[in-house]
Amino acid sequence: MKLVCVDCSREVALDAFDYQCGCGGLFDIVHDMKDLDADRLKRVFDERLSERMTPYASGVWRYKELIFPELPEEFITTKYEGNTGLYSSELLQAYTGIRKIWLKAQSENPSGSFKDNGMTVAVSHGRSLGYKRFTCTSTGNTSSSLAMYAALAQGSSYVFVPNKNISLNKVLQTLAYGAKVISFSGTYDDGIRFYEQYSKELELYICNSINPFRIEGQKSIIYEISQYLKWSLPDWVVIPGGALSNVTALGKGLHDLKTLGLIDKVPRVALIQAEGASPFHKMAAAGKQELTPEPSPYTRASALNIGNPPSWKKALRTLEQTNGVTCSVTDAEILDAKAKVDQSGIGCEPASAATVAGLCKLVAQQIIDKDETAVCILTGNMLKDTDALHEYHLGEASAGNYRNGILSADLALEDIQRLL
Ligand SMILES: Cc1ncc(COP(=O)(O)O)c(C=O)c1O
Ligand SMILES: N[C@@H](CCOP(=O)(O)O)C(=O)O
Repeated sequence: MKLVCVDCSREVALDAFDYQCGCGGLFDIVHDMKDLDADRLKRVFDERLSERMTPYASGVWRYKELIFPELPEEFITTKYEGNTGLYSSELLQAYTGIRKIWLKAQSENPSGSFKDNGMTVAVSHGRSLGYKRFTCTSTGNTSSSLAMYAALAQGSSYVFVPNKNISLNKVLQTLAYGAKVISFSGTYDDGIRFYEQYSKELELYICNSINPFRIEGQKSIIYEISQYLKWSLPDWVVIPGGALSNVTALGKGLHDLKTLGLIDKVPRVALIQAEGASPFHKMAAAGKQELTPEPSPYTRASALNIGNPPSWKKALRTLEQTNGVTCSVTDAEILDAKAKVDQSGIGCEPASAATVAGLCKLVAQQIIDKDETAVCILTGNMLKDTDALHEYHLGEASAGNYRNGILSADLALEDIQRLL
């Protein structure tokens, strides 16, 4: 394994780890995979799928050879993350108009979001370097995940969260796991600037996605989907985009699977952003190669409130390698799609539903053919934002009742019959 700068291609050995190259570029982790045999790997991964209570029962560490082979086992900090459901849904097929849809519920992770796939690797790496203090800037999911793993590792966490437009549930979860929370006025993007300046001085290990170990862990999401589907992927993978870590990891994971011969065909990637926070989509739609940051991003899907995504160059590589597309959706489209995902029995937070909303749009525009197949990555749990549930089910549109029920029927039979 080595670090390679995305901007200037400088190579750095792993023991000289840093988050950024001297030129300002982010690092990629590059593995030497030439001695890995696809059939042997498939056997090992299948054996580990049924293990219990070893680090390899984790849906991330099951793929250790492709993620962080060098890490000594004693540093692995795991909550058996991954191992999340892959569901099909006739309701969502009808809603989106596509022949076959799967939903990968990263919402079922231990802290309730896909961040756990990456965080287990980042915190384990930080521990291996001797760190005890971990940090991040966050709209709430990265911080909850970090706080959980830092507690598990008996370390401490210091997190920077914007003082508005984030979900209180996530801040409370972060606090409950014992993090010290620093609330500031600004967005995720401002938090990054703070610790870029001070983390070394304060001996803080940074757990945001500028850290390439986070990306390595998040690759496991597409490995797991492939393994569940017997190493044959759908035509499309649909993913939401904020800081663009997940689409970056998806691209890297697909590249690994193809290089190793674990899959024959690479699916196309559809990256969906919320209209109010869509700098990457705007760049791609304009055919540009330079991102213009949005200084005041706003979307009700608060996890996507990011105006200057650090990983945009890596994300562009995913699009190029997969013949990918981008699209943006309105908050209203996101919230309608979220209601459908909830009613399907799977459930998700608003940011995740951008995928289903985006799929609807791309099918309607015939960019995705209705006879194709797709998997949508559902990134966060529906209980991550109970205000969104409250607004939808008890807000103005519900006319004083629960949207799908009655607030107070005093057990009158006729009232209840109306619902049947
Ligand atoms: C629930 C949820 N979905 C989607 C995203 C966006 O993912 P990324 O920032 O990797 O683009 C985030 C935050 O990052 C998130 O918390
Ligand atoms: N929605 C995210 C934003 C942080 O992105 P990261 O990938 O850099 O950690 C959050 O949960 O904070």
